[in-house]
Amino acid sequence: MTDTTAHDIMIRLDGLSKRYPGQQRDAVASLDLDIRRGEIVVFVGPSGCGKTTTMKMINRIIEPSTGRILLDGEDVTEANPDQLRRRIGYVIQQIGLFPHLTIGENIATVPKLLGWKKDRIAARVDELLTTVGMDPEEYRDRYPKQLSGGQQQRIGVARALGADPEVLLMDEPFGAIDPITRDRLQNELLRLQAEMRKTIVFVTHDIDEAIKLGDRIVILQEGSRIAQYDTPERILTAPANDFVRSFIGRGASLKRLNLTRVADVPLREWPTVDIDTPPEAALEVLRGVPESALLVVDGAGRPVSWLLADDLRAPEGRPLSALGTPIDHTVEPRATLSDVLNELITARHSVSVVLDDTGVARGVIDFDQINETIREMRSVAVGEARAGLAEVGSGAAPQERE
Ligand SMILES: Nc1ncnc2c1ncn2[C@@H]1O[C@H](COP(=O)(O)OP(=O)(O)OP(=O)(O)O)[C@@H](O)[C@H]1O
Repeated sequence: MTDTTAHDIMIRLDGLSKRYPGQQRDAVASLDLDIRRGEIVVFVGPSGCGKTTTMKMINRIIEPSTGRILLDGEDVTEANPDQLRRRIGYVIQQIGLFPHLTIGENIATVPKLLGWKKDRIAARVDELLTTVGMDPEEYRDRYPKQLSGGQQQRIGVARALGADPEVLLMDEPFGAIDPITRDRLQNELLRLQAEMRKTIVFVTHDIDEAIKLGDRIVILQEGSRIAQYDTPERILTAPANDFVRSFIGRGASLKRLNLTRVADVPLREWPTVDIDTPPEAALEVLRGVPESALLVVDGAGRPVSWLLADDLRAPEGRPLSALGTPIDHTVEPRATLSDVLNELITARHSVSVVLDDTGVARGVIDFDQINETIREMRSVAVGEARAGLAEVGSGAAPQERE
């Protein structure tokens, strides 16, 4: 079913089911899922589909009715839950900080349980506060209610990381947080993960959050049935069925643009002239190219202005620096195509100048390239899915249509 070796799989759910007492139906019905080491896998699905139940079975807060859970190759279905939870950090929406303990004591919970020495715990608390971007001096002795919601959520993450667990379970951790703070916390999680490379299972209702954070996304239907398990790119470009399509909602192409960065796209070259060029010579250059404008650059290659034929017809002795329209926007290689599209929609020109880190113009990007990229992503995704490369436990074969 997969080209991954057993060693790559950190969590394996094998026929995992849960029926709550007195219920007619399984909340989770025979779920098979492999989660690779070091990846963020996001569970997304409608309310009641079994996301939280699945998550809580992984750390055995809820006991499965049938099936097995393997952690790093070891069957932990019958393991001691307390020991298991030391290997698995858990972050939830309501944060669950102990109100009567200080921030430092909250973060120290698991290391204390593990019997670490005082000095080691104190050093770890300060290290974790720093990791989540909070000054230890300022925050370690405060109580949870003396922090903002976003700060409390950071402490929730720090506490879950206390004993350096192999796995982090995060159940809608940013659900109750305002959109700006949520965006910041998402970015912080991605930055942290770039260093930590933990195996993270993340639950959300929000497909945009899933696309932003997930190395892979599991789209779940009722009973935790997998509608599709795939990369964000492939979910957006080749949804497996109508359920996935409706879950993504309208605007799949726009969401896709968030996944591609300018650096990933071949840039278009644009005719440039140096700012010291005499206007007559610039007009000659313009006549010799198919483009309707020239890009004026300074001595270092930094973009200065756009120059149209009209600007050059009657220069009346003025140098290039006094002609044309100043460049009103530029993009960096790290910008997403979604950022570029935003720029293009609001800008006066239909191309954006791409700068490198030193501010030098490296080329331009325009609507056509964005279009072309979307088409390519789509054909690659559909081709891969058809070739059966959909890797770890993916769902049904994607169909080629939006
Ligand atoms: N303790 C319980 N007893 C009986 N049924 C339960 C219990 N907990 C959850 N359920 C049911 O199991 C199903 C799955 O619930 P679960 O909380 O796992 O879903 P979810 O996908 O996490 O939902 P949400 O997104 O709303 O949090 C639901 O139908 C729910 O009503």
